[in-house]
Amino acid sequence: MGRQHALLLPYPAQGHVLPLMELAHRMVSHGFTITFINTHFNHARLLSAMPTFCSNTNPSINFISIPDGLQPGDDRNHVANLCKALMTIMPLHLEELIIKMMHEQPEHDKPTCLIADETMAWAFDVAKKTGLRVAAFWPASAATFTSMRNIPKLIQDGIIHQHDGSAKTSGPSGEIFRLSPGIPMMNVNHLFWNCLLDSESNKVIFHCINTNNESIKNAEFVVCNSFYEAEKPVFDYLNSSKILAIGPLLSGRRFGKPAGVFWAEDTTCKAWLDEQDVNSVIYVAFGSLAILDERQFQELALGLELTGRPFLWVVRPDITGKAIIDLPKGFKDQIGDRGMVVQWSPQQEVLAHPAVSCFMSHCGWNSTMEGVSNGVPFLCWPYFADQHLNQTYICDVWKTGLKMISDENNMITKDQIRDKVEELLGDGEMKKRALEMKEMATKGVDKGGSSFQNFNTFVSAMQV
Ligand SMILES: O=c1ccn([C@@H]2O[C@H](COP(=O)(O)OP(=O)(O)O[C@H]3O[C@H](CO)[C@@H](O)[C@H](O)[C@H]3O)[C@@H](O)[C@H]2O)c(=O)[nH]1
Repeated sequence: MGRQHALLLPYPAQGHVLPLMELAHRMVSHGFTITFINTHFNHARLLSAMPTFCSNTNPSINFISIPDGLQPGDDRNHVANLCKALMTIMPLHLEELIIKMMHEQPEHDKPTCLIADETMAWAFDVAKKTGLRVAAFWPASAATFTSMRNIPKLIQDGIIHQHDGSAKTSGPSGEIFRLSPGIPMMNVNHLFWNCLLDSESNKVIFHCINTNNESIKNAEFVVCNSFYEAEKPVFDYLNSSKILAIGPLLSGRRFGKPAGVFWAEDTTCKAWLDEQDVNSVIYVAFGSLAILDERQFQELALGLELTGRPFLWVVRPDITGKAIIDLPKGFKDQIGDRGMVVQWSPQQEVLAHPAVSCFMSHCGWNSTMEGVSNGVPFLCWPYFADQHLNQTYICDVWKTGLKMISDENNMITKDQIRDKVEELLGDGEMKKRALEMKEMATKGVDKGGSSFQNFNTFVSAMQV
C-alpha cells in the first residue's frame, strides 16, 4: 500500500479552516500526505497572522491556494455572495489544479482522494470527474446536518416553503418541530438557512444546500466534528455507517501547531490567566464572524465591569463592523488588572486553563465543542446560522449553560449580564453536568473511544 495523498478543501472561514487543519495533522499521523487548499485571500491572512506559518507546519502538509471568485475589497463575510462566487469560479480552478497534479507528480505522489467541506459539495463532482475518491467534512453539529438533509421531508410535512425554505406557519416564536423523538426541538426560524441575517442570503443558501444534498451522494463518508455521546439520538436517527463522528477535533490537546488562525494570537493572556484564582475568570469570545452593534458592545463592557469578577474578553478588530472600536469612557481605568482585552486569544488553551470559570459565547460549533471538552459552563449569546440550535443543545439538552435574552429594545443589558454570571456560577449542578460532558468527550477521543474508532475506520477505508 502506497502513501495516500489527500487534497483537503475547507470552506473559506475561520471556523471551518481550523478544524480541517487539525484533521490534516491527524491524517498525517496515519501516514497520509496532505495538500491543503486555501483561497488566495485566506492564505495571505494565515501568513500575516503568523509569517512562519507554512515553514513551521508538518512537512507532510503542503499549503497551496486558488482564487475564491471575489474581487479585492469585496466583503468575504457576506455568506451568500461568497458562496455564489465559490460555486461559480472555484470548480474550474480546482479541476485545473487536480489535472495538473495528476500530470506532473510522480506516480507515488499523485492525489488519491479529496476531502472537502460539506458546504463546498460542488467539489465532489469535480473530484469524481477527475477520478478521485471523495469524503465530506462537516465541522458543525449532526443536528444541523440532519436538518439540512431533511429539507425534502420538511417541505412534504408542510413545515417550510419549497421555494425558499422559510416557515410555512408563522407565529411570534416561529414553528417548533421535532424530526424524531429524542432529537432536539427545532424552531423553523432558527434553521441554518433561515438565520443568515437577510432574506436574500437565506434564499441563496437554501438553494446551495439543496444542490449540496445531491452532490453529497458522491461522498463515501461524512466525517463530523461532533461525538456520538453528545448527539446520540441524531446519530441513531441518521442510522448510517457513512456518517462518522470523530470529534471534538479542537480541544486543549491538539495535534496540530501552528493553529491556522486568521488573527495573530495574543499569548500574553496565558501569563495573566496564571495569576488568577482557579475557577474565577469569565471568558468572553464570539468567534470569527459575529458582529455586535456599538450600543450592545458598550453595554457588554459595562456588564463585565458590573460583575466585579476577572474577565478575559476577545475584542476582534472587526467586532462592531467599524474600523474604530470605542470602549466606554474610563473603562480601562475602572478595570485595571481585573480584566484583560485581547484581539484574538489561543482559545483552546484558554478554555483548558483552570482559572476559567465560564464561557460567554456566540455558540459557534467549534467554540461549543471546545467549551464542552474542557468542562466549562456557558452563557449563550447566539448570533446566526446554526448557533441557536447549538444553544438549544447547551441549555436544553446537556443543561450546561444559560441563555442571554434580548429585552424589548433588542439589547442584552448590563444588569442581565451580571445576574446571569452570578446565577451560572452559583449553580453547582451546572458545573457538575459540564464536567460529565467533558468526561464523555475525552473518553470519545481517547484510545478505544467512539470518535477514536470512527476516525480509524475512516482513515483505514481511505487507505485501501
Ligand atoms: O480569540 C479567539 C476566538 C476564537 N478562536 C477560535 O476560532 C474558532 C471559531 O469557531 P466557531 O466557534 O465555530 O465560530 P465561527 O468562527 O463563528 O464559526 C463558523 O463556523 C462554525 C462551524 O461551521 C459554525 O458553527 C458557526 O456558526 C460559524 O459562524 C474556534 O476554534 C476558536 O477556538 C480563537 O482561536 N481565538
